[in-house]
Amino acid sequence: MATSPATPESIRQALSAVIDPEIRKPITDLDMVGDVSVDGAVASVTIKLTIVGCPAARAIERDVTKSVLGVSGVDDAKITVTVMTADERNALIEKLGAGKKKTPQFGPTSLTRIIAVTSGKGGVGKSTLTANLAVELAARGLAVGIVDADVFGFSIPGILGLVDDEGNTLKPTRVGGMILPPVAHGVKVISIGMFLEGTDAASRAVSWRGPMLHRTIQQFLTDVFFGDLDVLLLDLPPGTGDVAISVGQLLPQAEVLVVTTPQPAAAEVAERSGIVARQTGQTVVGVVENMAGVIAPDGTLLEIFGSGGGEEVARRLSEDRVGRDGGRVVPLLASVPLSIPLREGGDSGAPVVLANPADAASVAIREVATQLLNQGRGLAGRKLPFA
Ligand SMILES: Nc1ncnc2c1ncn2[C@@H]1O[C@H](COP(=O)(O)OP(=O)(O)OP(=O)(O)O)[C@@H](O)[C@H]1O
Repeated sequence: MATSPATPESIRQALSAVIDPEIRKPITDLDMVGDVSVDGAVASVTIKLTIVGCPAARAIERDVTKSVLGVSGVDDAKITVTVMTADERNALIEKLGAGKKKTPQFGPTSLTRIIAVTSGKGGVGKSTLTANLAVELAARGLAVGIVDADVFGFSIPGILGLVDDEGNTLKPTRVGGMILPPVAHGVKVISIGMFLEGTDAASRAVSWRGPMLHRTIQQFLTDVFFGDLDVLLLDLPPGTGDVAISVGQLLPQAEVLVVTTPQPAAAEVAERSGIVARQTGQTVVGVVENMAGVIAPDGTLLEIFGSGGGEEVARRLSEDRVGRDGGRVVPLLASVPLSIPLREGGDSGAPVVLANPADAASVAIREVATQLLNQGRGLAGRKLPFA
């Protein structure tokens, strides 16, 4: 049977399945498809990128070619890649709603679930868990973003592989005043590390004070185009400093996840980060214990960092009477064991939940994700959209 000839309409229809990797919408909805014509079995398509040197250009061209060649009656695809005019770009920004007044995207009536991940002290694996949890939630089909607000130890881009061959953190694309967060493993990521120049320790050391930090977090929540997210995770710096307080003020509806190690001695300092969150009106949704014991090859349990710390923090926060949700039961969501694959995945940008799903750490992180989703979103600090 002879195939019916392709038409510009059938080509446009096929192109509606091509998603812009950064904006995460069909390129046809973004007015990125210019002229489309068909001459016999040859289809010609013009694609208009948002900016010159768009890092997603290759991926878009590849996906466009593939979908055009998939149209019945097309044997050859001629793709011309151009760039939008300033007017076209402004129209797109307007269309995406990013050109409007500068109000934070995650206001009190936002449907996005916001979970701030905090810890009493540094190095307990907060960033590693945040990144893996985000990837796991994205793998379950949720639209997920991360704000890496750990200004003093931003590590999310590295853990998720958002670095080039020289180890430089990838920069977000800017379209007009809009910042498009890079996407890794299905997660939109913005990090303070993406806005610093240079790779040497001195030029990357951030010693900003409160007001500057507050403005930066505010800008992340205002100018970064996340689109509609189901979940936004925030990686906070350890402790109870300026950023935790800014996040509490900017996102009072945020829920807080406390990460601690198994040493009971670390419990008090971890508890404090939960208490500060409550004082700003946020709800503590649970505790995750990280670096828990591992089974050695001879079958013995090695508890390098002791045991019981997670239970202890959960117990203390459940008894704590401070703040709006004070006294509510705070569960220990999971205990994540020490794991070489988890650490290696963080070093190489291949999160363990994807790279090694059978690893005990992956199993525990999936448990955290399941429990959080089962809990549903709390309504504390949230304005319900009723008149
Ligand atoms: N369960 C674990 N098993 C083995 N290594 C781990 C585990 N969790 C984290 N690590 C490793 O510990 C180091 C510190 O982790 P990470 O950077 O996530 O900590 P953090 O709490 O975010 O620190 P900071 O707040 O100071 O940035 C990393 O090298 C990470 O790979």
